[in-house]
Amino acid sequence: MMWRTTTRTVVRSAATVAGNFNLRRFSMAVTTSLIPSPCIVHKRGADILHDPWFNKDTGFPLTERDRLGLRGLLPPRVISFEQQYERFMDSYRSLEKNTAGQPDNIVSLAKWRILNRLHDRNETLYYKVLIDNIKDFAPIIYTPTVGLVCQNYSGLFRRPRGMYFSAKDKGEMMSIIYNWPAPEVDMIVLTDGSRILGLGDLGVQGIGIPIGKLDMYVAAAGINPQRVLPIMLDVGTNNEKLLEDHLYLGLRERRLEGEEYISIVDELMEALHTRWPKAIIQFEDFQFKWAFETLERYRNKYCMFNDDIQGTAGVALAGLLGVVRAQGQPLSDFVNQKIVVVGAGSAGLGVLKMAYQAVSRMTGTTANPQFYLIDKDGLLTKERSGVDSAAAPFVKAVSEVQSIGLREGSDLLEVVKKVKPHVLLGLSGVGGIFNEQVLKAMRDSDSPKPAIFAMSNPTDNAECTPADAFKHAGENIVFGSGSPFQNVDHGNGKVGYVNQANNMYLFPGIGLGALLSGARIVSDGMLQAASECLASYMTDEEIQKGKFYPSIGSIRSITAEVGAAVLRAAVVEKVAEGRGEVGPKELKHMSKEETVKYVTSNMWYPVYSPLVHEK
Ligand SMILES: NC(=O)c1ccc[n+]([C@@H]2O[C@H](COP(=O)([O-])OP(=O)(O)OC[C@H]3O[C@@H](n4cnc5c(N)ncnc54)[C@H](O)[C@@H]3O)[C@@H](O)[C@H]2O)c1
Ligand SMILES: O=C(O)C[C@H](O)C(=O)O
Ligand SMILES: [Mg+2]
Repeated sequence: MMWRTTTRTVVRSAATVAGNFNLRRFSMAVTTSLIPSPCIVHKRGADILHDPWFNKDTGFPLTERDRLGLRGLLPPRVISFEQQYERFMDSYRSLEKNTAGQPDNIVSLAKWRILNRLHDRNETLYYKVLIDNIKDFAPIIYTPTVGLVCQNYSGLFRRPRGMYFSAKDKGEMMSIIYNWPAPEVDMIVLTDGSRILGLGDLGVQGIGIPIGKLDMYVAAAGINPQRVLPIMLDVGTNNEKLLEDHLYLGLRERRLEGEEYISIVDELMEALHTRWPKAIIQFEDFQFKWAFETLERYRNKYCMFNDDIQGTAGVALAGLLGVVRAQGQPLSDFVNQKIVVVGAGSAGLGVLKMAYQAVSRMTGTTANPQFYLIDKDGLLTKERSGVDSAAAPFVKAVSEVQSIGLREGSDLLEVVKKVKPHVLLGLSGVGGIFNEQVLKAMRDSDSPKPAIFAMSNPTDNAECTPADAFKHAGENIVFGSGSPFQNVDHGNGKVGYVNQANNMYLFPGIGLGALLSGARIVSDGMLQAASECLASYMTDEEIQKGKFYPSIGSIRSITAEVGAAVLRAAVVEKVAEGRGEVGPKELKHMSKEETVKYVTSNMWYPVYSPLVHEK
């Protein structure tokens, strides 16, 4: 698929704004970087029909049928893109009708199948359908259904998507990487399948997550789908059920550990960087012990980030700042918020790290905010032995918790009762852990608008449902969940609003901003800029209604803003090397508005491109 932005559009958008950089050079540069090569497909006949990148099905115009050897291979009538779209949506609606009343899992998987079949046939139409119906389809291609798909992957597998590297490929990854058919890759999402959502170790079946994340990259950030690459690094699994399943598609061996593990990730990273030095690599759903270690190991060497640690942190911080605004307080009041974080893993610690950084910026000191951390063994204090170094900065002194009647290991209910937090934030992966008693205890929160974030995925792993949260904690709470839920009708004419507190609001913009800036690395400043951008996106009126995140329908527009903020931060932090002919100097001279336009104009949009030169 070719980039579709036209020269005219870009020149106009660049020319409408004053800037002291060379507008002509900028517009030329944008144009050339958008059209990598004349889009003349080398394949012919049935090979084109079987290639979802180029296939237009019945939409092939007669000239293309003629010149690409397609005559006789398609029914004679040419159907427009719009008609194809309508036809697909009609079959989707029929499927919805025909499966009405069946169990949710069956319906969701049926919807996933019909979408996946379209993807495997015709990517352009697939992304058109996805982008235009993102609210309805995100829950199918992303959380929660993607979790179900991963759990059933070996049975659902029809065609491979992305690349699979295994422990058996050691020493050969540098040559295997050249088996990928696309010459250019912009975005890579990599997993080892060891912590898929809250579902645990799913081994090779975890490939569904990079696929879903990259679908969101195409939908939200307008990354060209021919330039994305989902990767599964299969280093075995410790999931007994999968090890015993003779139909399991991954290595039926226990996970590699220690040096053996890290050397294989090193090799893959080197191979990726060698072939695509400017690609952005997103680490996704790695178990705790490797998530932090790989982040520290690679973050200053490659342009990579860990979405669960860093993307989640930015989204959560934006929500936490929204909570302060909802209370009618200035943002500086964030330092006085009492926050209980349940889950001391990649995500929980990422959130705390960013929240501490925000407090330090606000107070100008190494502050000791009232943030409490709970893991499976209860409240974490300095008395706990074997605390991971990533958690150590956030554990409380015993004397401090004793002063409010708590101790090392106090349970969640006790902590909520004694702390009376403004915010209760779950990233534990444990469904229902915010039970009736815990939620009722939130009624005594010191906040006029207590906040409950049940951020674990997928749906069954959420710490509580919004219905229970509003019922037990009160209608005045504000609520966010990682997976989508319906708003709650209180039955008195009022509705409890459900935010989707999910890293999907940031990772596409982080990746896009890093890509277009040609960033060497993803710096803390770029991540902070992303979070601040998301936090300031919502109006006071929306915040007062308990809305902290944009609706998913506007995910492209928020992603453009976030991408621009990230790009500008990369320039300020001097890590931007530019992309194509738009060098760091041109980037530096773009105003804020120009940057947003530049980012937007670089987004891919699904339309059929000509596959032959027009005469
Ligand atoms: N909404 C989002 O954007 C988002 C982003 C990242 C992760 N998540 C979700 O967060 C969850 C955790 O992810 P992670 O990467 O941090 O996992 P992790 O395995 O690194 O950490 C899980 C943590 O939960 C703790 N825990 C387990 N049982 C507990 C219990 N009964 N009480 C209190 N704590 C308990 C563990 O001790 C551990 O500290 C997953 O369900 C994931 O889907 C959501
Ligand atoms: O995948 C998601 O929906 C969010 C997050 O990355 C997670 O691991 O749960
Ligand atoms: Mg994740």
